[in-house]
Amino acid sequence: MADLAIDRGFLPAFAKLQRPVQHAVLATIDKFAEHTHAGLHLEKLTAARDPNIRTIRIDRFYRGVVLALGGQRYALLNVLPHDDANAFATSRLFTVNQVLGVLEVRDQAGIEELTHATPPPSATSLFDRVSAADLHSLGVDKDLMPLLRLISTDKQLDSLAGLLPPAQFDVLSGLASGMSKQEVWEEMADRIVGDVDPDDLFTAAQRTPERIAFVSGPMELAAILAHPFDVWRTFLHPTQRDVAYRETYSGPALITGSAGTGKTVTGLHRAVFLARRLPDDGPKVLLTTYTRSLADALGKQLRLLTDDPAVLRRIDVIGVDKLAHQIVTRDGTKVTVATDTIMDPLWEEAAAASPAFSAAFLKHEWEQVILAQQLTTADTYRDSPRKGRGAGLRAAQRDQVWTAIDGVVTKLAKRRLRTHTQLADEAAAITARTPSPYRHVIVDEGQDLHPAQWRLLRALVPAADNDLFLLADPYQRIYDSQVSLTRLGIPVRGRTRRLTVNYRTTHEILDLSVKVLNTGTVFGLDDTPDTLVGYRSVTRGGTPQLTTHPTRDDEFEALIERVGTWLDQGVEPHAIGVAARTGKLVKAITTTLAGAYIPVADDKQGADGVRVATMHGMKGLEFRCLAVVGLDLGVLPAANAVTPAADDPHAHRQDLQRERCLLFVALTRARDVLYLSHSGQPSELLPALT
Ligand SMILES: Nc1ncnc2c1ncn2[C@@H]1O[C@H](COP(=O)(O)OP(=O)(O)OP(=O)(O)O)[C@@H](O)[C@H]1O
Repeated sequence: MADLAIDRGFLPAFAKLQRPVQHAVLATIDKFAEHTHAGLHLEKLTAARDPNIRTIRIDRFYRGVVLALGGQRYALLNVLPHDDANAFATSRLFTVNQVLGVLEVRDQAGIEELTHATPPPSATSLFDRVSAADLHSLGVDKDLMPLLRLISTDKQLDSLAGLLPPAQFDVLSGLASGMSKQEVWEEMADRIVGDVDPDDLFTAAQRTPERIAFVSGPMELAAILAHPFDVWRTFLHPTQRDVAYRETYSGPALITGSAGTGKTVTGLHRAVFLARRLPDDGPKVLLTTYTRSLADALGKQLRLLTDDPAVLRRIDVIGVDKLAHQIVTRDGTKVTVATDTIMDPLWEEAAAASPAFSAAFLKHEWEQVILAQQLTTADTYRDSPRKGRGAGLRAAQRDQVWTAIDGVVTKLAKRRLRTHTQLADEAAAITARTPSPYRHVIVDEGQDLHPAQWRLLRALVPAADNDLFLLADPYQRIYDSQVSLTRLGIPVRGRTRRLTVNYRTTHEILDLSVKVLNTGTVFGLDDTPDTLVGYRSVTRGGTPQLTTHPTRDDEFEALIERVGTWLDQGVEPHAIGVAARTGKLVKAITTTLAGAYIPVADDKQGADGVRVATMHGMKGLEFRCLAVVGLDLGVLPAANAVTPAADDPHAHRQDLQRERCLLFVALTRARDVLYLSHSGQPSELLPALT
C-alpha cells in the first residue's frame, strides 16, 4: 500500500474543480492507497526538471501531479487540465533546504526565464551588503546567487515571490526589509537542523508540516479536502505549529504578532491540542475573547477545525463579559448591566457638576485607575499611581475627581446596576473561593482586556504548566487598558513568542496599514517594547484605492457603485465589509446601501449580507473586499476621543495613537481589496498612497 501525503497547493487546486472531477480525484486517491505504484500508471515526463515528479490520470481531461518521496510514498501536488498539468510538472523542482532541512519547491522554469530577462544591474543589488556565504548560511541556494545579484528593487524582489521556495523568499524579504543577518538567523534558529541529506525527500517532507501533510488514509484526506479553502486547519507556519503544539509551557505564555499573523488560528489549534489530552469528566479548556461576537466567530472556527464531539465537549468558548455575568448570576443573583447608554449620561452629569473634568476623563479615570487597582477609598486613590493617564493631579484635584466618580458609583449601586468591569471583579472574587471548572485558559485579543478581566482569568486556573495561553497585539489596542501582566500575577517572561507572517492581507494593503501606525515605541502586555521588524505578508495584490469626493452624498454614491461592482464580480455579500469611524456614519451607510437594494447584514434579524460596522466593531473580523469610508478631517481622529493638546499633551499623544491603532485595525481587516474614501478634507491620519 502506498503512503499518501498532500501538498498545501493541492487544496486550492481541488477547490477549483467541478464536482464530477472532484469525485474522480477522490476515486484516484482511493486506488492510490490500495495499489503499489506499479498498478497506478504514474508517468514520468522526459522534459521534467525534477526526476521525482510524475503525473497520473484523473479522467479524460485532468491529470494529477505527484511527487515520489522514495519507497512507496507519494505527495499529491496538483490537479489540472492535461496540458497545464504537464507544464506544471515540467517546471517545478523540489529540493531540500540546506539549513532547515525542509522540502522546498521552486518554479525552476520561471526562475530561468527571469534570470535571462532581467537586465544587468544599473544600481546596486538589494543583497550587496550580504555575502554569498552568508546568504547560503541562511539557506539560500547557491545557484540563485546570479539572479539575486540582478535584484535591485523591492518590486523585482516581489516578482520572485511565486517562484522561489517560501523559506528562501522569507529570508530575502527579511533582509530587504532591513533585518540584519543575525535577526533573520534568530527567527530561524529554532528550526535549524544539522546533517541535512539533500536526497532524502521523505525526511525533508516530514520536517515540512507547513507544506506537506501526511494522512493516515483516504478518510483523513477526504476530511481535509472537505474544507479546501481553510488551509489553516492543516498547514501551519513552523512558528505557529511550534507555538500551538508545544508539549509544555511552564506557566503563562504570551504569543504576540500583528494583524493577520494567525494568532487566532494558533489559539484554536492549541485549544484542540490541550483538549485532546484532558479526561472527559474533568476540568476543561476555556477559550475566551473580548466580545460576544468574536466568541461566536471563534466557536465557528473551532467547529471547522474539529468535529470530534469529545474534544468539543471539553472546550468552552465564551466572551469574557458573558463569562463574568454567568459566574456572578450562577447562584440566582439578578444582575442588570449598565451599558454605555446608561453610563454616558451619568458621566455627563458628573462632569457638569465638576467642570474642571470632562465626562471622558472621569470615565477613564474610574476604569483605568480606580477599578484597575481596586481602589475603594478616597485615601487610597490619593496615593495611587496613575500610569499612562497623562498630566498629574494635585491632592485637591484628586479629591474632586473622587467625589465626582463616587457620585456616579453611588447612583449605579442605588439602581442595582453594574458595569461589565465591575462584574468581572465580582466574578474574580467568587472564582477565587470556588473550585474552577477550567484547567487551561486561552485568551484571544488580549491587548484590550481590563485588569479586572485579567484577575478573573487568572483566578480561573491554578498556576501550573500550560495554565494560560495569551494572544495579543499591542498595535491593535483600541481601548484604554494599560496592563502589566506581571503585576496581575501572570508572569510570561521567557515564554513569549512573536508571529511575523501575515496570512490575511496583501503586501500592498499591509504596507499602507503599517504606515498609518507611524509609531514610536509600543509596549506589550509583558512591559517590553514591541516591534514590527520582519512583519510581512505572503500574498500580493492590487494597490489600495483612495477616492476623494466633494460631498458625503457623492461619497455614498461611489460606495454603492463600488460595493455593487464587487457583488457583480461574484464576491459574496458576507465577504464584503464597510467600516466607518462613527455609529452615525454606520447608520447612514446602512440606510444608503439598503436603499440601493444591497443586502446588509443584521445580526438581530439574523440577516446575512454586507457587514457595515464601526472600526471598533471590525476588530477580529476579515473580508475579501473592504471599504473604509468617511475618512475626513474632523471625523478621524474623532474629536470627542482626543484630549486637546493644550489640556494635556501626554494624553493627547496617547489618544491620537489609539486612533491610529483603530485605523490600523480597520485597514488590516481587508484580505484582497481595500477601498478608502473621504469627502472634503482628508483625515490627517491617512498616509499618502503612492
Ligand atoms: N498557516 C496558515 N495558513 C493559511 N492561512 C492562515 C494560516 N494562519 C492564518 N491564516 C489565515 O490568516 C488570516 C488571519 O489569521 P488570524 O485571524 O488567526 O490572525 P490574527 O493574528 O488573529 O489576526 P488579527 O489580530 O488581525 O485579528 C485568517 O484568514 C486565517 O485563516
